[in-house]
Amino acid sequence: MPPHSLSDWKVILPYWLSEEKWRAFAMLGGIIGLSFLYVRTAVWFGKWNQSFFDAMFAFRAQDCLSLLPSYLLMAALSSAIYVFQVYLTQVLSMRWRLWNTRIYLRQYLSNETYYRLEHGQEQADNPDQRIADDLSQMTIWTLKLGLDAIQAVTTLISFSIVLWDIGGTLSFSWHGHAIHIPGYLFLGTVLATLFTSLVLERFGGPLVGANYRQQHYDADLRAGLMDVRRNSEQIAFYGGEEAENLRFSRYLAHIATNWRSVVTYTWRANFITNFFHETASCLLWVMLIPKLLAHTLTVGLYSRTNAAFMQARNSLQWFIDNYTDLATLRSILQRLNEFERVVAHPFEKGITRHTLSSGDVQIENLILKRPDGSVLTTLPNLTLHAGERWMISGPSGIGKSTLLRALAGLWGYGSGTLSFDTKHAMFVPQRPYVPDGTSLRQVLSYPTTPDHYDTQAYESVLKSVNLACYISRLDDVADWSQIFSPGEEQRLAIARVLLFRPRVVFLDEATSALDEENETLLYSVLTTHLPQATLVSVAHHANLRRFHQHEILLSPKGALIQPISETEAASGSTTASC
Ligand SMILES: Nc1ncnc2c1ncn2[C@@H]1O[C@H](COP(=O)(O)OP(=O)(O)OP(=O)(O)O)[C@@H](O)[C@H]1O
Repeated sequence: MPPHSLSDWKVILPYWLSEEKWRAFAMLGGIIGLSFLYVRTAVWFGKWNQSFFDAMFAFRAQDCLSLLPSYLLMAALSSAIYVFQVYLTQVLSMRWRLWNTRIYLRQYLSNETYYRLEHGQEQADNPDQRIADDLSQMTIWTLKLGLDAIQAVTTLISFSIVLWDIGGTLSFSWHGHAIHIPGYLFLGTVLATLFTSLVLERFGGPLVGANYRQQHYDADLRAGLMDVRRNSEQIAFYGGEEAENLRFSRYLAHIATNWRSVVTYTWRANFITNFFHETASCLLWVMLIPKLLAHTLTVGLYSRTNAAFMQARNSLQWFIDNYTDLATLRSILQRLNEFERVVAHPFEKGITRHTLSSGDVQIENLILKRPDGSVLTTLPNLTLHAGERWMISGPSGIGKSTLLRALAGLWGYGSGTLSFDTKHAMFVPQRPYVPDGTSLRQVLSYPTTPDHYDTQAYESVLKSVNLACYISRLDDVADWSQIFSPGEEQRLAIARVLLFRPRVVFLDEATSALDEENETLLYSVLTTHLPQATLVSVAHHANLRRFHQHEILLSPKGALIQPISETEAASGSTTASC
């Protein structure tokens, strides 16, 4: 957890400086205006109380009855003000949340941030929770607590004047000195509240850190459950229930251990808050003794003083009452701040990429390193000419996938330059991405939109990779990742390549889930449909060598560049089924 600092609060600012700021300030102004009006009605209620109780205890029944309509009117007015204020607050909160979420999503889904957050050196746990929950909580709590604070200040000012007026000056002599304390009722209330606030911060302070950790552990539990949902089949095949139970026991143990700290600090804070609440009335009674002795305290005056004291005390103890909520908000702000810090952290850019306008791929002075700086492998200066087919091989863990990540701009550890037509290149990973809850057209056209290609094109590519049986389901919306087998997913990924028709295709064990026959089919389709494309494959299977003309054999000592003999390079077509 980052150290708590004032800078945590800066995540609140951007919306109030954005293009929406004038509308936001207008709404905030409206809410604050309504809050002033609401306090004003409370002052009227106070005055009404004094008139009513003085009339009541003077047995002036007619006066009491005549005061009732004005009470009803004030009640209706104050309710209307309150309802409208809540409505405006909800609208502002939602607008703020939407604005913030859009910004966060844009940051998250650009420059491969979503990838870096999972695989980079600097990581922020559970970004989903930060974007979906923390942002919403931040706007709700900031507005609630901020507006309550403003209302508390307004109330305090209004009723401090009343308390100051009614309280008058306390005069007494001490060691022969005449002491006069003007507005003593007000001063007594302020001092008692300040003292309690200091005690509270001293004993309840660690609640912020404990809340921060609690959110982190809760999010881990949720992410773990999502993991099980996503990998249910794998877990079931392994019979991994026990292992999963053990994992969740650990999450629960974290939650339970931290929860004890939360409870300890919460009860401390609550005890202090409650003690202050309960003893505040005694404080008023003690402070009113001089008035009682001077016979200047009427029932009506007591009622008004009590109401004003309660209002002033309530507003002064805003910090005390909202301490635990403030602690929650502070921990949410810390989580958002940490997210922003990690997102803004510069991406390692030792390896640079340039765009070419031809189908060539140029590799210059390339050294691939691990994040800790140790060298994985090196490559000589090399040009893969347009239309050539290259195979990357080497022992497991040598850096084959890392080379493709560097080509895709996802790996910056190392040095050197990679150049190719980045706009017309396509990367095919081992596990293709199959978005759920979409039509098959959308799955196939990903990452473009379905209207990018006509129906004929979809049908044709499905036939080519032998998924013709899905043609009738092009417009079905389904969780396709649950429907396709891993081999079908890989065939679908090749169908995507055929649709997109890239100039350069990078395949990272893209046919590993298929049997030899089907693997051969996909490579045959690729080479016959895209004869001009430059093909770079990471592949283990020897039967794929014949589809390539050159090999880059990676080893710890460097890369060996060698041709693949003519006799190996032959293609054949075969069949596959859905
Ligand atoms: N995010 C990362 N942080 C630290 N090390 C990493 C990271 N990603 C990969 N590595 C390391 O880099 C090395 C190369 O990994 P890579 O996936 O490129 O190997 P590979 O040659 O493709 O292996 P395989 O043939 O088994 O797929 C491995 O030792 C791996 O542990």
